[in-house]
Amino acid sequence: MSQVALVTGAAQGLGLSIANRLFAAGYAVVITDLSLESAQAAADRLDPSGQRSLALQLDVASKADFEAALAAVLARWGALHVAVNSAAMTRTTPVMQISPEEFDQVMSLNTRSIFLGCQVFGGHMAGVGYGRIINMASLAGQNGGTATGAHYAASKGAIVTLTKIFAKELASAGVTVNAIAPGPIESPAVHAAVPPERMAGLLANIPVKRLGDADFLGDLVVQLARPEAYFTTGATWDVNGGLFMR
Ligand SMILES: NC(=O)c1ccc[n+]([C@@H]2O[C@H](COP(=O)([O-])OP(=O)(O)OC[C@H]3O[C@@H](n4cnc5c(N)ncnc54)[C@H](O)[C@@H]3O)[C@@H](O)[C@H]2O)c1
Ligand SMILES: CC(C)C1=CC=C(C(=O)O)[C@@H](O)[C@H]1O
Repeated sequence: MSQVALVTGAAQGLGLSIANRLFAAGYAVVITDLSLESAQAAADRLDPSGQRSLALQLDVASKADFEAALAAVLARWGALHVAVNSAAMTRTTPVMQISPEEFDQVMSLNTRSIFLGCQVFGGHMAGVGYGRIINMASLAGQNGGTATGAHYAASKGAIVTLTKIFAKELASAGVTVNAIAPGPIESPAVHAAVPPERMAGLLANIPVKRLGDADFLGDLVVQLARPEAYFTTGATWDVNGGLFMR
């Protein structure tokens, strides 16, 4: 039987690219997103037969949705080997103008969703003695960049810390937990944030002078998801064209 991988926020963008690469690598892929229709449309394009895919509604703000998604995956395939926590929201409000409500909204969606994904999926994986969790952080969380919002950056920095905490907690149970921290990747989100007339300026600031490649991120997820990747855990993998170096 194929191993089973679930991706949150997989109806579009990087989550979709990651789901595509996992599918190409032979996984049965669970495409989840806020709306079932968009998740189903993505799954239908990926796997018209539906034999190796499942679309589910999963609002990452809801612990009940995580639990229901896990139950649905176990009912269909009896296992969940890989979870990719990719869903997030971006806000670009300048830091001095962010309201308490907006701060809470971004933090709770972006950071609490990682906490919930690691707790619910990681708890199941620890119970069966195997699992791979990959959390989408960001360059913004590494360098404190504010182009995408201070609350966004802080929420992504917290993901790096949560990744270490869950990695320590779950390591002896055979579950690894890693994060990926991308800089600007060729994706709808970057083009939405950067109009064509500002793209040259963005590229000029990137040491390698190009956007990152979404399929490469997907292939990195595939590598981290392998059983052989048991020795990397608690790590944050920078993929940022040289915009931040440790
Ligand atoms: N695009 C980039 O260059 C870039 C760079 C660094 C980090 N990231 C991170 O990569 C991940 C994916 O980014 P993207 O650019 O593909 O974003 P995107 O906005 O294109 O896609 C996000 C997806 O998450 C879904 N989503 C939003 N709220 C949700 C919720 N409450 N529950 C479930 N799903 C929800 C959306 O419907 C959408 O399908 C995010 O964590 C983002 O922070 C992206
Ligand atoms: C718009 C561009 C500068 C950008 C888009 C998305 C990001 C993210 O973290 O989601 C940022 O890192 C940033 O590179």
